[in-house]
Amino acid sequence: MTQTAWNTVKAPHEGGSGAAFELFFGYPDEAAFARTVEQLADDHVASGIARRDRTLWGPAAEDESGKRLAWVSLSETSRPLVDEIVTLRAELHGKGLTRVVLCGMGGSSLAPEVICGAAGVDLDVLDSSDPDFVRTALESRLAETVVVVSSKSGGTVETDSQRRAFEKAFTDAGIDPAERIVVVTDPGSPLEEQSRASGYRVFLADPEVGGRYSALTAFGLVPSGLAGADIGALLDEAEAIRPALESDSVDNPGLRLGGLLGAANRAGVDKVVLANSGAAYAGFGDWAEQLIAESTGKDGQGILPVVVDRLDAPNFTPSTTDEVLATFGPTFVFGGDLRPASGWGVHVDAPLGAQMLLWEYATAVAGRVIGINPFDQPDVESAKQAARDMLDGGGSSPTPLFVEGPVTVYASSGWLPPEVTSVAAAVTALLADVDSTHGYVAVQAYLDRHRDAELASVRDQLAVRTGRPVTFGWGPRFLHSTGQYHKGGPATGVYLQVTGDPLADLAVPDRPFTFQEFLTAQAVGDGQVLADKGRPVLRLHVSSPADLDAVREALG
Ligand SMILES: O=P(O)(O)OC[C@H]1O[C@H](O)[C@H](O)[C@@H](O)[C@@H]1O
Repeated sequence: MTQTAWNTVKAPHEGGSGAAFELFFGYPDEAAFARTVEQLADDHVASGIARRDRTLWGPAAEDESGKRLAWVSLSETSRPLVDEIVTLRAELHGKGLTRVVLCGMGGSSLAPEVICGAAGVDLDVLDSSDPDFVRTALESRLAETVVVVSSKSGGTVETDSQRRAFEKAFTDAGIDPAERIVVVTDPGSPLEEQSRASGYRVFLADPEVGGRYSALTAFGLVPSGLAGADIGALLDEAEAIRPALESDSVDNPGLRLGGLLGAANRAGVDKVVLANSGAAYAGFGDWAEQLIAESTGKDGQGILPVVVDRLDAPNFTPSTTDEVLATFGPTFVFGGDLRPASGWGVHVDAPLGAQMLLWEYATAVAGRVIGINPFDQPDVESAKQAARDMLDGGGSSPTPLFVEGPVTVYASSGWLPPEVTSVAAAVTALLADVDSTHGYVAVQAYLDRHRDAELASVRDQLAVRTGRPVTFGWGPRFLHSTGQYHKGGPATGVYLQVTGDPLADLAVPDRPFTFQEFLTAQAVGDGQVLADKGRPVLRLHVSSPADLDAVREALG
């Protein structure tokens, strides 16, 4: 096992001060790490990010970075929102509206999910086009429900479909949607226009912040504040770490974390396994996953986040030599038997607002070290286009290879031997394609992530079976997160899609497709884009949610 040197940088935890943070860095090659961080400090990268210097990622990135850096000062600029949101919450509570549903994808829902989880307040996140999932959200406590519809672009089809479904449900129940729908969007988006015409309450976000950096904008704050999280404290936590993040010093935690991820990546360690070590904000891994995957996974390069649910989950313990191990939370766990096999590791303990700003800085810094533009997502659109083509009847419907019991099997061409006629053998053939030094498996389940939650245990099963990094994403949620990396990052993955017939389909009001048709188009469309890029794709389709056991058995 590679020897790891550990070193720390910290502002002490004193009486719960928002400024507190503590980071441990582990690296096998101290000289390479130190050189990277010194160079970043010498190049004034930290102060450059703080003053929104668009040139830090090279000329090709300047157009995008020039309009994507306002996140650096949100702890200050978002402050006026706090009172407005708190007042609206009181108003809604006064009317008995105590359940908050959030319709939104990717950067428009992942931050509020973590913030509310950390605060212990309820927020129903609807980030799916699965008809059973949508129906459940529509049918629970409608009389007490306020719906936040969040979309930066205002054009995301999932969010638009969810909005339509809620408008219909309210109208059918004799409720005026204008009393229940709150919108968060960018100025001038089609959603702003429609919402104003419908009389909805609209919060406009800062358009110079990209979706995955928008945790501390109206996108993070409106749903979280309406649900009851202390959003003022969140901004305080971010504000307290700002001076450290803006200093051109080798002790800057953002330069060190970003430098570590970048230096490891340049040394061929291109995955980061994220685990909670006792933090109250359990969903942080999913938020950081989008930030890192969409920011770095492009041009055939990038860092693949692998989110695990416990410290003894395979991929974390034991780990592989192409993984950085990262923990967030109060407990430092490395040492003894628990060491990164690659030698690269990091532990970050800080309050949630500080963690968020720190990882945003670090991701932008890692982008510079790796040599990519951390603010665009060039491959996300291809899957959306393929789904639109399918819905318009322009995409070809795939032909199944064979059916075994409740499972219908589809595969992209060129990798599955023709003699394979069982689900288990098809899975074995897919896994045989995983490269033993850099390969990974991505499981992508287009199902109801609450009802079918147990399926996520196949991540561990496959990690044990292959000894390789395994990610698990719920479709279409992951399309707005790791989807960019899978299509734009290194071609080292194999892809296992799981789809299924719903208990009942649901119409998308005033659109020519149903939720299930849309979900299927998304799975088939993304599978097609992956296949066109030469990635092996296997799709297992079950005829009912009750038959998912057959899939779990085949993967075990
Ligand atoms: O907020 P929206 O415009 O609806 O976008 C939601 C998501 O859409 C795309 O998938 C982008 O790649 C994500 O970065 C974004 O968070």
